[in-house]
Amino acid sequence: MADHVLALNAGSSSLKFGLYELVENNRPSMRWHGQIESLGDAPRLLAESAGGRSINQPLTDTHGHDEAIQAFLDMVDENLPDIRIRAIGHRVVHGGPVYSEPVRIDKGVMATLTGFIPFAPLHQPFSLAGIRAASNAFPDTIQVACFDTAFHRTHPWVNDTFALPQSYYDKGVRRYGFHGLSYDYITQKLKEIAPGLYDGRVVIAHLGNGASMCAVSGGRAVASTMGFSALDGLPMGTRSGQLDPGVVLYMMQQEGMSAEEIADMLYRKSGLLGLSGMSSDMRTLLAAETPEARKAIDYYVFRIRRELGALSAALEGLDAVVFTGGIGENAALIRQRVCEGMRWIGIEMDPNRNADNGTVLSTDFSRVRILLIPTHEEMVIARAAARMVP
Ligand SMILES: Nc1ncnc2c1ncn2[C@@H]1O[C@H](COP(=O)(O)OP(=O)(O)O)[C@@H](O)[C@H]1O
Ligand SMILES: CC(=O)OP(=O)(O)O
Ligand SMILES: [Mg+2]
Repeated sequence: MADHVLALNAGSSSLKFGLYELVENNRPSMRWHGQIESLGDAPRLLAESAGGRSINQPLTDTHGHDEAIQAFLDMVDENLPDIRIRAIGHRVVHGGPVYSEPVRIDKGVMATLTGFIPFAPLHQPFSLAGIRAASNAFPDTIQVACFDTAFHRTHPWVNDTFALPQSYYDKGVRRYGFHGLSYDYITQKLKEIAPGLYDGRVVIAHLGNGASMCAVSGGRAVASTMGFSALDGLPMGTRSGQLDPGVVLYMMQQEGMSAEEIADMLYRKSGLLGLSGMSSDMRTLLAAETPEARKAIDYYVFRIRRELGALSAALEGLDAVVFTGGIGENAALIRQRVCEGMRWIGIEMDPNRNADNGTVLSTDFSRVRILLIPTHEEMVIARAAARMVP
């Protein structure tokens, strides 16, 4: 029986997973990777093995996250009888001010994580549902929580706080930052492929369905565009990104909107979807010819450039930009448009390298390196889970 670890990444509409064999020194080596997508609509399981096998099947009679996770875990249990799952790692969106490292889950940890639900009401419950389902299916297996917020705990105080009375900071109203597992993966990869840049000043743009950017200096996070919630910073598929808090007051006071209605507006009806009136999916917008789709893309690109400038200021300079996430990895036109506006800071893109989706996208003369590194959050989770295996 070969030892394995399982990594689960429960997102708002999908469940990503990776199955890793523990090879020498408990190093995780990927065997299967995939996702259950369109949860709540018409869920499908898509997976690929390291050996080139693939699965693409509907998960009928599966509704919502709980059932999908359970169906997936049952499938693992039934179809892979000759492997032993030694640990299961989970992406947990919110680790509050407490956790700066992965932690083995027990009742006390679950209670603490449940207490963070008010900080991330639309993400944290899914994370916890995944942990509960995995604990039911594999009651004797080590469960490990890996936090999106942990990587950001090195921010200096000025990037950890808001200018509110201190009592709010003490209550946990802070700039947490998210997508930390992705930033962790990219930073480690950078250390491997470009140690000089790892030591330098880098802005990583995680452009997925949720999107944020992070300033990293010498491998440590200094600032991020996401703050207290996963709403701040860049516009996203359906989230507004940075907003004047006066807008929320206006919605409440002048339009009589309830907290639920405002949350629905800011999390589910805004961003690319809100601006385009058409879609939250960048592929659809890039293919569309409508002025509204163009406006949504213009706004998206502009905000990325603006944040790139701001994060470079936080770093007191810039040595490299890394693109990652579904849009960052695949949308050459978005990368090109971001970089076009950033020549003043020393960014010079090679259009052919960019079109080819290679690793280095800058010209040989560009002062700032531009890199494309596909992210792999599940690998960071698997490494953390593997470290807990005795
Ligand atoms: N070839 C592509 N061109 C443009 N956008 C793409 C492409 N492939 C994926 N995307 C975009 O990536 C986004 C999803 O990114 P992903 O990182 O998978 O999201 P999640 O946050 O769910 O992990 C979607 O907006 C999708 O349109
Ligand atoms: C924190 C966050 O925005 O996560 P996601 O990108 O999975 O929505
Ligand atoms: Mg994501």
